Amino acid sequence: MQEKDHIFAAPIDRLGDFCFDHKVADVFPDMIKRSVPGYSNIISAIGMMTARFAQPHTQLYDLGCSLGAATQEMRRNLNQPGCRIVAVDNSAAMVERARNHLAAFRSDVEVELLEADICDLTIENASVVVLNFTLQFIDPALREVLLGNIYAGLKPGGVLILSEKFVSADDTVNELLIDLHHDFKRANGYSELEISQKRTALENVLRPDSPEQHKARLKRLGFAHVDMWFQCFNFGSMVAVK
Ligand SMILES: Nc1ncnc2c1ncn2[C@@H]1O[C@H](C[S@+](CC[C@H]([NH3+])C(=O)[O-])CC(=O)[O-])[C@@H](O)[C@H]1O
Ligand SMILES: O=C(O)C(=O)Cc1ccccc1
Repeated sequence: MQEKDHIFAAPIDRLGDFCFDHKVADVFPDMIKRSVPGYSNIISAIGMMTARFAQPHTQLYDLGCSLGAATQEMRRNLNQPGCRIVAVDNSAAMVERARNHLAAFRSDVEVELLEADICDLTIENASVVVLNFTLQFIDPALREVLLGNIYAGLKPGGVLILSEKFVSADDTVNELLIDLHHDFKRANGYSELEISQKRTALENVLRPDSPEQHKARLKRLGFAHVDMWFQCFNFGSMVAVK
């Protein structure tokens, strides 16, 4: 049964930083669907890009996999021999539930599910790497090194799909996009209190970059082709090909 997200519904006295504990893991499908505009379209497109970019006898990575939604879509669309998927998350609660979730589907594709920090991971022989709303939670000082490791582990022609919450470089547009995102949350049944408490809890934890910062960094690291392929309000997804 799918549980509904009420995590921030009642007033919280000492509101701490947002973390991916068992309470969040239990309601995660509902939380992400009601909080991230375009999430299900992005998951579908990850499957479509897997079909196009997977190379035979390579690895596909889902970094910050949560319950494995992107992993499942990659697995369903994989059409090359000798591939395996490496799905990684550093939340024990997420990995435990991802294991059950992925076991519910029948598939011939091998999935290695790891409880680990993606900053400590060696990426090798990769044709597809997915960072679906994960880089935004990584310490900004470590982002370039992580993306450099991904670039080094990708084969020529390999792809990175990078989905993120963005900050706009234009203050007025930035405010507009944040307001529109809050409208989206209201329309999905979140109260003012839920919206404001979660916003506070995320402040020190989710630090968004601008699309321009992302593009410049990916280009600097050597990616040959970089662009946004989807954006809705302050959420979107970029594609970077080696
Ligand atoms: N250093 C880290 N190492 C490993 N995992 C991490 C790290 N930091 C955060 N995470 C993990 O990154 C995930 C981010 S959620 C991804 C959704 C998923 N991709 C989806 O397609 O459904 C996005 C969101 O909640 O907005 C969480 O599961 C964290 O535990
Ligand atoms: O809810 C938000 O404001 C977000 O930015 C998206 C999100 C979704 C799930 C966990 C953390 C953040």
